[in-house]
Amino acid sequence: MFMEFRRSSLSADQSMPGMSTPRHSLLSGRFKQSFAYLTLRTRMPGIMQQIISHMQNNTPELVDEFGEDVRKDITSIVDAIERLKVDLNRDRYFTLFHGDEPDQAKWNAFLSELPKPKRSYFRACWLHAECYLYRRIFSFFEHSQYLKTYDYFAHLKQEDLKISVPSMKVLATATRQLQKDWTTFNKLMRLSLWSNHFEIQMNAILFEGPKNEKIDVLSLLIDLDHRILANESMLVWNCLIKAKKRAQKRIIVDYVCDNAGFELFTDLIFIEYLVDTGLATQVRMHVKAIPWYISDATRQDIEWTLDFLQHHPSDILSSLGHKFAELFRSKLVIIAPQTYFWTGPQPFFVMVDVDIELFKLLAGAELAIFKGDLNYRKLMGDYIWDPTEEFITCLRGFRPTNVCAMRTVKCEVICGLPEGVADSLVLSNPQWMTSGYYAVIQYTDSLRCNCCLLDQSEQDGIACDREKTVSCSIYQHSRPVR
Ligand SMILES: O=P(O)(O)OC[C@H]1O[C@](O)(CO)[C@@H](O)[C@@H]1O
Repeated sequence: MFMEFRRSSLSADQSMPGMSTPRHSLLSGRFKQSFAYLTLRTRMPGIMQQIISHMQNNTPELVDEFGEDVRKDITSIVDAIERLKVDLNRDRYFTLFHGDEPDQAKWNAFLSELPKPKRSYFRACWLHAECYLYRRIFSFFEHSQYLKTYDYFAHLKQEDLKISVPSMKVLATATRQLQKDWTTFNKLMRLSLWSNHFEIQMNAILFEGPKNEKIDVLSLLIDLDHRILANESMLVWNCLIKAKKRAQKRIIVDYVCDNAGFELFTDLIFIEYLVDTGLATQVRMHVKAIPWYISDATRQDIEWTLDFLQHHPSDILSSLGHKFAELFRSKLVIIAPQTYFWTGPQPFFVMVDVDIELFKLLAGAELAIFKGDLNYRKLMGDYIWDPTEEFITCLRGFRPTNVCAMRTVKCEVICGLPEGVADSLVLSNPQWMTSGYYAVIQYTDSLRCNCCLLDQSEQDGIACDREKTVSCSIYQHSRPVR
């Protein structure tokens, strides 16, 4: 049990070496030359201040909606966020959750097991500190009377979609009646990849150039290929095509979403293509259960996006909105069952222990696509691998199904690069890992159950069911048996 609001024994600035994160370490605010330090020192306090300002500026609207009493909620939320800023600034210890958060038991078990030297904001693994902050902020709302489900980031996500209308019209036009072939698949994958360039607002700019809607806007994305440092998109295509060739009845793709707004729109276009072409018989979209990392998509964001598109005055956007809505109605696309694992602090290689139901769900899919930088950090364990280390190794056995990661590079975690690439990028552009300028698309096959690892002749008579994949997966197993 932690002492609430106690300061860790040394102040943040005394305890941190002025260095970048050494190889083979967890990312952490301990390292002053890291993006983790910058985030905890300046970005997170800025985000918290933005929430405070948003609540204060929107008080009249909230009073209109909930009545005068909501002012008490706003005051106590603002006070709590102010206190959290101080705790962060002073590098205090994380504290247990005491409300009725649905994921409270799991969070508290996790926090209780952290060794004391890794339990304060700047000494902890960055992933733990950052997730804890986002989770703590939402708990202030959960404890309120009127704002229990209020999404204080919704206006940013909605604004991002609204300012992207010109780009969305161009893309909606360019993505009708597409061929089912590798070239088209690859273009749509790139579209979804580059929409992850930055969370809020900037990505749309890329597509606003062409005034003539007949221009093949998707081909413009090929110009960015030199920025994809590892590109295994062909393996992703092969994985789905092979399933199709086997005449598999169910080809499920789990799509672990990242941001709402324009990124979600491009994801929906890619997903529409997957189901329209039969490359997937169903896509399950995984979204966050609570407001997360500013722009991460929630169920409400998907619903709002469909509604926004369906009621848009532009014919092309409204008919696309109706098309998307039909995909959901017919269950070709669904929102996956809610889980708090995606808003937990854990890396994915512990999913099998922490959320076996989710692991089993993924094991029933043909492919899981993980979008964005945060998912990538969780796939990699927020760890500085050797940049040439194989993707499959860094997953540490997390291969419930065939796994694809697509992200623009926004933090110092990376793997799977050819020899020498990282070294020369450091020289040419020291900020290369945090700019979002570069990207990776990486893939590895699932870890099959033991019976699948046997020779063909030995497999006779053994029923290979997918459930078995779970019970026999060796999740710490870091090298594949192909
Ligand atoms: O939306 P994405 O791609 O997950 O990016 C969010 C990530 O980027 C950062 O802002 C920088 O790495 C982190 O805070 C976070 O992990």
